[in-house]
Formats: sequence, structure tokens, C-alpha cells
Amino acid sequence: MSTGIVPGFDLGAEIILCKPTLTSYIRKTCSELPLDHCIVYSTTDNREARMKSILSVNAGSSSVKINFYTFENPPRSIADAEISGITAPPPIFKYQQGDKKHKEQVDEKLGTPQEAFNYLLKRCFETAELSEITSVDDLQYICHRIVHGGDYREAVEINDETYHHLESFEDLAPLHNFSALEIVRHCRTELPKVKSITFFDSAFHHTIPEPVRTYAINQEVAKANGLRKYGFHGISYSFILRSVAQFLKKPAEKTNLIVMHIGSGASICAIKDGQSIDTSMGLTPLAGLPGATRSGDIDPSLVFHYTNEARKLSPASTKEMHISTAEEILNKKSGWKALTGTTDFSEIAVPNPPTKAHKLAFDIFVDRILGYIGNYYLKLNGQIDGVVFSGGIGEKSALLRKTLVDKCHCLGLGLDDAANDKGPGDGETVKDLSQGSGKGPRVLVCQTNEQVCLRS
Ligand SMILES: Nc1ncnc2c1ncn2[C@@H]1O[C@H](COP(=O)(O)OP(=O)(O)O)[C@@H](O)[C@H]1O
Ligand SMILES: CC(=O)OP(=O)(O)O
Ligand SMILES: [Mg+2]
Repeated sequence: MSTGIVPGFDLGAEIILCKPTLTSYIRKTCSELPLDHCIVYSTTDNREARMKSILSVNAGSSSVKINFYTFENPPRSIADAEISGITAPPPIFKYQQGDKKHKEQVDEKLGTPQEAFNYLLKRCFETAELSEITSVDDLQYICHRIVHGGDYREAVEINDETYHHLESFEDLAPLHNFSALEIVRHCRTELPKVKSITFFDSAFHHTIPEPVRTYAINQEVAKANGLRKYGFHGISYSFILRSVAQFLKKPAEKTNLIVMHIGSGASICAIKDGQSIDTSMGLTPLAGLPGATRSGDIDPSLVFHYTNEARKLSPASTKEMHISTAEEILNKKSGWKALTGTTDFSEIAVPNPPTKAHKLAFDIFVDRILGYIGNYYLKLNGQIDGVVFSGGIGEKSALLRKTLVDKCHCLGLGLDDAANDKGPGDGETVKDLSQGSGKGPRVLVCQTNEQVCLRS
């Protein structure tokens, strides 16, 4: 923390309490000093003097992750918690605050992200160990990760207009947006005093040029229905860009990268001068690379040959969420699950795969990723600062990184095997895995964070 001296006051504390008559003088003086954190409260204002917090929510189809931050610039992380296994019970509850870690199996049925969110809030407020967060009254903002933001280029505050607009394209990412909007709906009704801000995965990709984002279909139909490439995982990509640029000591707007966000949903992005110029996901998060339960790219005609039920509504649909049988199969019943029976890539990325199907799944992933690296290397004119691995698989699978980097030898990429085997340490956001310290593109791993509620 930076500290400083306002004449007569030693600013060694994050929160300064002072007489009401002095608050405006100290606030003004603080704003003129290069201080990182400084919040000034009047001693008469006890409620205000409590540190307010920001709650950040990342609702997925099978997990809900929340983080608490202090309401200051930059926000400081207080604690995080998550419920996983919503679709594969029993649910697991975890939290972490500094060195304190806790994990338990939940006996209650938490079948929806909204139930999981309620449970998380209740537990976090009740847990004595999480003393910095005590009630919803402490919350200043709730920041929601929304995967599909349509044409929104920036985060927006939820009001009637923005909320109804988001509802209008809820069906474009039914598995992601529905869960997130359920929680937004809940916050609007149950916590009306706390402002909700929505951050979009798609916003980072608004810079993708027209020929790249346009599908070769009738443009009247395309425009009327918003049918174009949007791209996702953008909250993660902007975190990675900021972190890697800082690590390389380059301005973000001069940084060129090929970044993989490969977790249970997987995508890859070409970043030129700090802007996304292409990414593998498209109109929905189904396009591009295969994932835990997603097919990734297929010939669209396959849909009509797979089952003649394709167009019918899937039994998984509800009154609020509509999903066709084809969407259900390609999003939820494909990928690693369909090929091998497991969604856990750590069972697939092993030196001696247990079955031929596991080996095939690994080889398919390598093949598809290589195709994109080659494509993006050309689009970036060979001028790359580095190739970055992130997401659960990218951060943890030394074998996948090694296999891919060895195949990219012709692009000047090389791996330090010991650094790769070790991987990034706890709290190490970016790690260089490149061979030698010479010039040329770096091979990096970045432990990404999709809950950081900062504008890019
Ligand atoms: N050691 C490992 N090797 C390969 N894959 C791993 C390893 N550990 C975790 N994973 C994979 O990471 C994925 C989860 O990625 P993550 O980005 O954390 O989650 P999500 O995409 O659900 O947000 C899971 O599919 C899991 O199999
Ligand atoms: C966009 C997307 O696929 O998100 P996730 O990886 O969280 O499923
Ligand atoms: Mg994810």
C-alpha cells in the first residue's frame, strides 16, 4: 500500500477516520496524492465507516464461484467461495480466505445456480472465519460474469432496460446466460438496494474485424437475428493480457499474443496490439475447440444426420429456457464425455492413456489447437510476444503443453522441461516456461481469474 502525508495526518492506514468538518479537506488532498488505497470517513458516520465490499459472481452451468473484494481502487480480494457439482451431485462447498481453506460435501440439494448462489451467500455471512464480510448491507456492488453480451462493448449496470435487453438474447447461450441471469433476477428482487453490474465475456472481442466476425450467409437474415461471431472467455483474456503485458514489461496496447483458455470450455484468441483480432468460439460458445461436453466445430450438416429429433425441444428445456435436442447433444453430450466417458481431462492427458479412446481424445485436442495456432501465427504476421496457456487444462497439464510446444518448434517456440513440469506456483500469476532467456516468442502459463471485476 502506498502511504503519504496529508499535512497534519499520517496516512499509514487504509481507512482514515476523522472529524466531519475535515473529511472534504482530507479527501481532496488524498485524491491529489499518488495513493493506492485511501478511504476517508467521518467519525460520526459509523455505518459508512465499515468497509464496503464488492461481490463478484461467476455462474457456470455446473458451478457458481463468488469472490468478495473491498470497495476501493484497486479492489483487494477478501475471500472466495464456490459450489461445484451442481449437475453431478453431491455439490461441494469450498471457501478460501488467505491461508484459511475449507472444503465440504453439501447434503442439501442444490440443483440450480440460483440455489447454489443463495447457499453460498448464507454460508459466507454465517462463517465466523470470514469476518470481513458479515451481511448484505456491506455490499456496494454485485458484479456478474455474463457469457453472452450481444452488442454490448462494456460492462453495464442492470436497470429495467439493460435487464430486458439481456433477456432478449438469453437463448443465444442458453447453458451460460440462463444461469447467470437467474442470479441477476434474484438479486433484482431480493437485494434491490445493491447495484448489479454485468461484465460480458463477449465484450473483449468487439474489435474482431468484419470479415472475421461475419458468416457467409444472407446478411439481411444475419443482421436481423444477430448471427455473427461474438467470441467468449473475454474476461479471462483481458486479465491475461494485463498480467502478461506487465510480466513482459510491455504496454498492453503493444502486446501480441496467442492465448489459450482451455478448461471445461476451451477457446483460443489472437491478440494484436492488445486487441482481439480473432477467437475460436463464435455465435455461441459451442464453436471452435472441443470441450468437456462440447463438440466444438463440426460440419453443420451433421446435425441433420445425427438424429431426426434434432429440431425438437430437448427434454432439458424448461418454460424459461429453450434448448433444441441438437443443441443439447452438441453442448452437453459430446466432447471428452462422449469420446471417453469422463469430463476430467486429467484422466485423458496421461503418458499411458487407459484406453484408445482416451488417446484419441488427447490427439483430437492437440490437432484442433495446432490448427488455430498456425492460423493465428499467420494472422499476427509471425510477430508474437508469446504463446500463453491458461484455464484448468492449460495451467495444469504439463503433458499437453509439452506436446503442443514440441509441435510448434518451427515457429521458434521451445520449452524448459523442468519449468514446464513444475508449472506455476501458488500465487504465481504468470510463469515463463521458455527455453533459454534469449529473444523470440515466450511460452508462458497464466493462472487466470474470471472473477476480477475490473474494466479492461
Ligand atoms: N492436471 C490436470 N491435467 C489436465 N486437465 C486438468 C488437470 N486438472 C484439472 N484439469 C481440467 O481442467 C478443467 C477445469 O478447468 P477450469 O478452467 O478450472 O474450469 P471451468 O472451465 O469449468 O471454469 C477440467 O476439465 C479438468 O479436467
Ligand atoms: C464461454 C465458456 O465456454 O465458458 P466456460 O468455460 O465457463 O464454460
Ligand atoms: Mg470456465
